[in-house]
Amino acid sequence: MSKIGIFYGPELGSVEKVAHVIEQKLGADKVELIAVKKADESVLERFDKLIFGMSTIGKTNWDSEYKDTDWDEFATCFGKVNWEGKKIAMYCLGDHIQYPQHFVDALGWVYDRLENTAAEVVGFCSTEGYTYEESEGIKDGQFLGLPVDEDNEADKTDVRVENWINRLINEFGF
Ligand SMILES: Cc1cc2nc3c(=O)[nH]c(=O)nc-3n(C[C@H](O)[C@H](O)[C@H](O)COP(=O)(O)O)c2cc1C
Repeated sequence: MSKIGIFYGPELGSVEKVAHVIEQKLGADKVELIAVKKADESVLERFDKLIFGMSTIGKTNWDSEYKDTDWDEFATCFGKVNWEGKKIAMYCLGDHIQYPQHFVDALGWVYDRLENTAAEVVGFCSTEGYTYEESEGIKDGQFLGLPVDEDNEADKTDVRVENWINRLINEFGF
């Protein structure tokens, strides 16, 4: 069975932490963790099953100190990839207390860049159990991936990831 590529960024914070939680739940032998900062289209091409992990650093709140360019840069290679037959699931870190009007917006940002490719995005999530006001990460009433709030609801991360992975096992077909 081919491995699942977990592409995550930025490094060292909560996005990386959750990448390791997913790795542990899927089994270290079944996944390969890749920091998007060190990846390009040739690395993407190696996988048919991919998990993309990101955080939301809202554009209106950007500060040069915090500005996260990992995904901005990485997404520029999306146009060079043959997405045929590839399935992608996304998870996104956010903070629903500080940023209730932009909760996990990055899900929508990455989805927009995949929408016109042949990739199939899987792993959507019900909004049930989340508190927020608005999110660009929602389409047709569902989150486009798994929202995780390590800033305020770290105690829920494990169960959220576990439930999501159980659904992904069907959607990814392994
Ligand atoms: C400057 C800044 C802006 C942020 N903007 C948002 C936002 O618009 N929406 C949101 O859901 N979370 C926002 N967050 C919260 C982060 O997404 C959250 O803390 C996340 O866990 C960070 O992941 P990391 O530790 O891997 O960088 C922001 C955080 C910072 C520091």
